[in-house]
Amino acid sequence: MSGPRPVVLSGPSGAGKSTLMKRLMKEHEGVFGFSVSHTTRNPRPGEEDGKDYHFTTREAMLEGIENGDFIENAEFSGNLYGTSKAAIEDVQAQNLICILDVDIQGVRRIKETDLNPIYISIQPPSMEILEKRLRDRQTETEESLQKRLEAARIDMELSKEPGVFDVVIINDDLERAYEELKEILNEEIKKVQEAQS
Ligand SMILES: Nc1ncnc2c1ncn2[C@@H]1O[C@H](COP(=O)(O)OP(=O)(O)OP(=O)(O)O)[C@@H](O)[C@H]1O
Ligand SMILES: Nc1nc2c(ncn2[C@@H]2O[C@H](COP(=O)(O)O)[C@@H](O)[C@H]2O)c(=O)[nH]1
Repeated sequence: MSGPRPVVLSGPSGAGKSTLMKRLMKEHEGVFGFSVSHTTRNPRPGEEDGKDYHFTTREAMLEGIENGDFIENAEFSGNLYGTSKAAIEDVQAQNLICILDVDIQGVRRIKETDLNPIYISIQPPSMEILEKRLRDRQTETEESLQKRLEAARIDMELSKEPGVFDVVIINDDLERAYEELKEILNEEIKKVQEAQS
């Protein structure tokens, strides 16, 4: 695979990955491209098919996995999620920095590929704050919230293992976390901007 080095953003559901990523993409228009994942979960209000996710059925997704269309896939909180080869190729064909938002299982699978991304974990300051953010977001049922909190406990432990992530950002104060993220990606951003000028 060619083009600038991709970026994997991972971390517990509700830690703030999408918030940070959307801001980064808005501030650096024409630099980043989002790898649009497939999922079998239902769209949330405001989410667009083909932009936030490719919303699909379990049957169709299993068929795609069987065909070898995905570089990684995982079951998360009762739904399937996966990164298609096409999602990455679409971004890399435009010479943009490809951003992938995947869970810890996805991180493990991507490490077995030749993608060679920068691995960044976005972590909440505490479980209590994470739970509050997820509840306030009002996107989950009590059941899915509990599943996400359980997955978060595992994620928070695994992210401490040396060598899994290049950087771990604690998203306490949003401004500070965002500045830290920009700083890490500064070199890659500059490379893309210079290539475009
Ligand atoms: N630093 C912060 N301080 C307070 N609230 C925050 C902060 N960062 C994000 N939030 C809020 O927390 C909620 C969860 O953030 P977000 O949806 O970006 O998380 P996520 O990691 O992308 O979750 P998921 O993996 O489920 O998509 C959102 O309502 C967001 O506005
Ligand atoms: N392994 C993968 N994980 C993914 C992918 N796309 C998203 N995710 C992760 O799923 C959870 C839940 O996301 P949500 O949008 O339902 O809140 C979160 O941790 C994402 O990072 C993927 O393609 N592969």
